[in-house]
Order: sequence, then structure tokens, then C-alpha cells
Amino acid sequence: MNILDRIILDKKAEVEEKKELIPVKMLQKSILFETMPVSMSKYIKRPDKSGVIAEIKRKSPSKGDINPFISVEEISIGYMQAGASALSVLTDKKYFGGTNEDVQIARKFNYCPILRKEFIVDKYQIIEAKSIGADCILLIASVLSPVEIEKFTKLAHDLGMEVLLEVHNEEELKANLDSKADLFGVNNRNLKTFDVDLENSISLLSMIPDEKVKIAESGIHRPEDLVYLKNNGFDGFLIGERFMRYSRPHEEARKFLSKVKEIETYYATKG
Ligand SMILES: O=P(O)(O)OC[C@@H](O)[C@@H](O)c1c[nH]c2ccccc12
Repeated sequence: MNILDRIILDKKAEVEEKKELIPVKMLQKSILFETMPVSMSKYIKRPDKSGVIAEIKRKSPSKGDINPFISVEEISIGYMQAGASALSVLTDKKYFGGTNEDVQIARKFNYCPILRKEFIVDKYQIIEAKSIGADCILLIASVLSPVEIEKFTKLAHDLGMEVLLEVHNEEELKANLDSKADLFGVNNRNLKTFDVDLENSISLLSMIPDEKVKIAESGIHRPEDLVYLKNNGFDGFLIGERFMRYSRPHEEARKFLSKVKEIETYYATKG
């Protein structure tokens, strides 16, 4: 069984357990509807921002431990001060070392869009995302049918959240061209084999409907990679490991983003 199938199997069991522990009615009660969600798609497009969605990730199945002992408070604030447009916070515990509390902490200390990075297989997790303060959820096309994606997107929208739909290949993109997801992300990492190729984003870009906010995900390691993806038409850039593998990820983000500015200024003056 490939790793993605294993994660999904575990996730389905985990959600069933959670439903017993915290019934959906209780979750719904804890939703603070008076707090306005922050629009990820609008923030990504803001010209005064970098477009970077900076990720908080302690470990991953492909890399093992990346940075297990972190302060989410410090890194989330630091990422935003460094010029990120938004935060992505992993909540899967077993494979990524994340928790729901990580989103709650990030929420408490920042006014910015927060993506709850989770393997969503059930509506319960969407209500849960709202209850912990997320503004946006991730839906992964390789684990959901177009009909499920449509239903889940509707629920997220009804709760005032946005949706980032992740595709990995042409087939997944074609099957979801009518999706109402607000942002389309192309994952450069194949979640079944872990192969990473930036050209994957580039090759699918022209097929993404014009009105969608376009995100390149994974494997962005050099400031030059970001500039290249941006010049080709991407609006947003999901970056995790490149920052997280350093003891002070937010300082690394700051250096990375100032280098991006330097490169852009160089091209601008060169014409
Ligand atoms: O650490 P990277 O290579 O910069 O990648 C970040 C992000 O794209 C990656 O964590 C990711 C993309 N899609 C996912 C789905 C589930 C878990 C994780 C992911």
C-alpha cells in the first residue's frame, strides 16, 4: 500500500473515533461566527505581499523529523513579519506531528489567512476546521471524487471558509475544472512516490481556469524557483521544508524573501 493510501485509511478511523469523543453538535457550538474569516485568495493577490503561504510542519513521511520542537507562536508571528501572505498549519499528528492546537495558537496571535492543512475525508473535519479558527481548507483531488469535492466545497463556503483544491496531474485537474474551489494548487510532489518536480506546476498552469487563484506547492527551495513560478503566472507559493529545516524558520523566510525582492529588482532594472 502506498503512503497516501495508508494515511487516508488511518484518517478515516481517526475521524470516526473523534466523532464519538466530540459529537458534531458540540463542535458546531464552539464555532465563533462573529469572528470574520480572512480571505486567503484576496491576501494572496495583494500586491504588497509576497504570495508565500508559509507552512508549519514538524515532520513528514518523506523527510522524517524536520523541526520537532518549535514554538508555533514564535514561528507564525515571525513568518507574517517576514512578509508571508498566509500561513499553512499541518494538523495531522501521526505523519506530520501537527495538532489542532497549532491552528488555534496561530489564530490567536495573527490576523492573516490560515490554511488548515489536513487530509479531509469527512464533513466533520470541515466543521472542525471552522471551530479551530481556520479560514481555508485543503481538498486533495487524488483522494476525493469530484462529487465529494463539490459537497465539501459547498459546506466550507457555507461556513465562510475558502477552499484550496490540490491537484497533481492533468487527469485530476480535468476532472475538477468546474469546481467552485477558490484556489487551485498544483502539488509538485507526487504524494504516492514523493518525487518532486517544479515543472509539474508549469505544465498544468495554462489549464487552470483564469478566475482561480493559482498556487504552486512543494519543492520550492531557491528564491529563483519562486521568481520563475511567478513569472510564469503563479499567484501563490506554498513553502514548508525550505524554512522549517532551520532552527529559526521565520528568519530563513525573511532572508529568502529579501533575496526574491533582490532578484525581482534586478530583472525590473534590466527591463
Ligand atoms: O515542504 P515543501 O516541499 O515546501 O511542501 C510544502 C507543502 O506543499 C506540502 O507540505 C504539502 C502539499 N500538499 C500536501 C498535502 C498534505 C500534506 C502536505 C502537503
